[in-house]
Amino acid sequence: MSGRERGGRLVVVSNRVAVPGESRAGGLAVALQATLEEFGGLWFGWSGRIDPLRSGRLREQQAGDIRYATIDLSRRDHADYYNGFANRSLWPLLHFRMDLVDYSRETYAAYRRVNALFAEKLAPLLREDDLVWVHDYHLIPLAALLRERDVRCRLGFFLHVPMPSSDLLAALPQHGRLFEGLSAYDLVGFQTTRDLERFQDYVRLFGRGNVIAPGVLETAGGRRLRAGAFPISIDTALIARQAREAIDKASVRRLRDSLSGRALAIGVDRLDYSKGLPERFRAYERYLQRHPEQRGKLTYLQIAPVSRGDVAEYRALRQELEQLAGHVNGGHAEPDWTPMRYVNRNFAHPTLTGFYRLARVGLVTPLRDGMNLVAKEFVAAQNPADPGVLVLSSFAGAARELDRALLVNPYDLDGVADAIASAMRMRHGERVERWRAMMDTLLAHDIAAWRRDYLAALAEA
Ligand SMILES: O=P(O)(O)OC[C@H]1O[C@H](O[C@H]2O[C@H](CO)[C@@H](O)[C@H](O)[C@H]2O)[C@H](O)[C@@H](O)[C@@H]1O
Ligand SMILES: O=c1ccn([C@@H]2O[C@H](COP(=O)(O)OP(=O)(O)O)[C@@H](O)[C@H]2O)c(=O)[nH]1
Repeated sequence: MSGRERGGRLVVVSNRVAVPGESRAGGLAVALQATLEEFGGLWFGWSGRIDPLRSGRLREQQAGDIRYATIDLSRRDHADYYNGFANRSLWPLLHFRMDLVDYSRETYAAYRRVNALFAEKLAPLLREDDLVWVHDYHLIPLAALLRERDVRCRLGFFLHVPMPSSDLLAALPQHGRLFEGLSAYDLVGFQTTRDLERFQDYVRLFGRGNVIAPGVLETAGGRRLRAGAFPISIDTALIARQAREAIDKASVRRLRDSLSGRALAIGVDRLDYSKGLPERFRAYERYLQRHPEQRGKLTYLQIAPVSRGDVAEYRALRQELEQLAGHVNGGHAEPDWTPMRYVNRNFAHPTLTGFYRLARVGLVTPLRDGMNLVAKEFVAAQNPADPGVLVLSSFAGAARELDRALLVNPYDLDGVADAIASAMRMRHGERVERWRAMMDTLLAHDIAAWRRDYLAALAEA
């Protein structure tokens, strides 16, 4: 279904916008870029820029069929809305980390203020037959604020992060007003059926609403809305092709040569506590201790671009990881072998796909993750004749579809250590058989299927 066939224009709204020329890690931007490249349309959100004085300066540009309309944020709004309520209250809460939630009330006001500003700037750009697709926890109240401005077009929401259990959600002082805001959307989408079920529980137990049928909800105010699970995915065929071609890139060749014939384990994550990096580093050390027969046979490369670096918890994590990487190498390196390499740089997608393809083991062990596109990219990038093995946390949304990976509990260091060793030992036939099953799933459920399914459901909602 192309934009033209569907009739209305697609309008995507997200805090993070992949404005042309900006390269930042993050699955949401990667997936939405692919969606707009297919359909064309308008992408509205934060410009990524800080204005020293005030929020709201509108920037517009066109690239191909995509029109970008973005607004700058003031230093204060960036601090209180993005670093504050979104990333110090909602992010930890939605990743099951009540211990890290900032419960102070001030930042919630900024969160509402910036959502109101988004509504004010976006409303005049909308046409009645637009399909508006709002993304993620930064913008939960946006639909209600647009409706207050008489916006009548269809409004959909997609939550990229997990939906935790209702008891956890209820720990947030503003939970009632905040999650009630979802009822102004026509369709609310989640990554997995577990997330959907937990949301339905919340609506029943704390929202005074009803679940009429699975995926059909009635709010306390009597409004009906749809909810569903739409697992996000990747452009599987494109990544497979990029990976094949990347193997001739200089950076990929240099990595291969530097391994001196040793196997490679790779991890690629934003530097975020949800990704389970300290646990992973410790599990790798445990692997070195528990499997001395494999000593010196594997080199672990962890790519971890700095993310949300103004937030105290993220800065503390960075320090912790630097110490841990030093500890692992200090305790286990040989004059001619460093067990792990830890890199805080951001790499372009085509280069990453080449790195994935070189790896014998993909380490994706978040403590909680909405989906985790890296897990899917790792599988898509493998050489069909000699695929690597994915070690995947059961607590990533991706584990639902990639169930032929070696599934692990990221807190169970011995279990992760043994899974790495099994991946190293796994025979060719089993590697091919597991990879084929996962690759078939990813070919059938790629990014095009995700947006098609979601937009079809929104058009019908
Ligand atoms: O925009 P940032 O603050 O720099 O953070 C990057 C993105 O992180 C999160 O990504 C999520 O979306 C992915 C795609 O659906 C999913 O695979 C992953 O599990 C999620 O963590 C965040 O939800 C986005 O809003 C951010 O843009
Ligand atoms: O140096 C990097 C590190 C990551 N990524 C991309 O960032 C996305 C991360 O998405 P994921 O869903 O795994 O996690 P998120 O960061 O969104 O929580 C993936 O497409 C990665 O390929 C990238 O382009 N360069």
